[in-house]
Amino acid sequence: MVDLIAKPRGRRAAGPPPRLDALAGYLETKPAAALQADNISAWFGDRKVLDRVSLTMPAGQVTALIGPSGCGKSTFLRILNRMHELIPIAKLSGEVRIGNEDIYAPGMRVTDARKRIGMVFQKPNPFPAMSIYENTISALPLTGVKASRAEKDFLVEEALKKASLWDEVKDRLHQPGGGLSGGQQQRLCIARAMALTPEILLMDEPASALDPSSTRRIEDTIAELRGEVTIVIVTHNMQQAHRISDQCAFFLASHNTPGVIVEHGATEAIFNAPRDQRTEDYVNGRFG
Ligand SMILES: Nc1ncnc2c1ncn2[C@@H]1O[C@H](COP(=O)(O)OP(=O)(O)OP(=O)(O)O)[C@@H](O)[C@H]1O
Repeated sequence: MVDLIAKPRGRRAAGPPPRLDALAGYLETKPAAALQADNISAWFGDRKVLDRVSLTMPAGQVTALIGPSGCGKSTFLRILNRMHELIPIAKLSGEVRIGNEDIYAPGMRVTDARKRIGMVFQKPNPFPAMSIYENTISALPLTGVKASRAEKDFLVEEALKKASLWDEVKDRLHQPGGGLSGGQQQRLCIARAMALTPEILLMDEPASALDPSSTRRIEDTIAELRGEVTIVIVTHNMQQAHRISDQCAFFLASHNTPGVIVEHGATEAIFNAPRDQRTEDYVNGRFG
C-alpha cells in the first residue's frame, strides 16, 4: 500500500484525504519537465510552414510564442503534443524531447505523450452536457487507472483548485459544465488537463475569447501553475506575454516563406532590449 500523503505535489485538498492507492503512480511527484524542440520543420501538403525551429522550454517556466498571424505558432504548439500528425496532409521533421525522451520515438505511443503534455485551446471546449465533476476527470480513462469514488473526489478537488475554480463550483459539481461562464469553462478545461498531472501544459490563445476579467483569472491561474508545470502559451496579446511569461519566442514568416524563430530569450530582454529590429517593431505594435 502506498501512502501518497507523504509525497504531495501542488496544493492539496482540505480535510483528511482518502487513501489513494489506485492513484499512486498517477499522483506521485512528477516535477515539471523541460521541453526541447530541435530543428522542427513542418508541411501541409507541399507547403512548408516551419523551417528548422529549435527552442528550449525550461522546466517550470512559462514560454510565450508570439508573432503575426500565420507564422506557424499553433502548428509548432501542436507538434509539441503530436496533434500535427492528426491532419492527413501534415508532415514534420525534427525532434521533440521531454527531458531525455523523444516523444516521436517509435516506442512512444501518442496517448503516453498526451498524458504528459496537456493542452488547452482557444475556445473553451468542455463537454457541455457532462457535469463539472465528470468533465474534470473525463480524461482519466486514458491513464487506465481505476479510481474509487473517494479517489475521484480527491482528484476533482485537486484539479479544480489548481485551475482556481474550486471555490466557485464546489457546491454545484454535478451540474453541467455547459452552464458555466466562458471564463469558468476555460478554467474547467485547465482543470481537465491538470487532472492528468501533466509535466507540460500547452495553451493556444486560452484567453482570446474571454472578457478582461476572465482573462485576468486565466493569467492568475497560469501564475499559480508556474513552477509546477512547464507552460507554453501562444498569445497575440503583447501585454499578456509580458505579464505572464519568463521567456518569449518571436516567430515570423515573411513573404510566404516558412515560419522561423527570429529571436527568443528572457521576456524582459525581448520587450526592452530586443536584438532584432523586427522583434522590436512587432512587440511595439508596428506590424502584425
Ligand atoms: N490544417 C491546415 N491545412 C493547411 N494549412 C494549414 C493548416 N493549418 C494551418 N495551416 C497553414 O499553416 C500556416 C501556419 O498556420 P498556424 O495556424 O500555425 O499559424 P499561427 O501563427 O498560429 O497563426 P494564428 O496566429 O493566426 O493562429 C498558415 O499559413 C496556415 O494557413
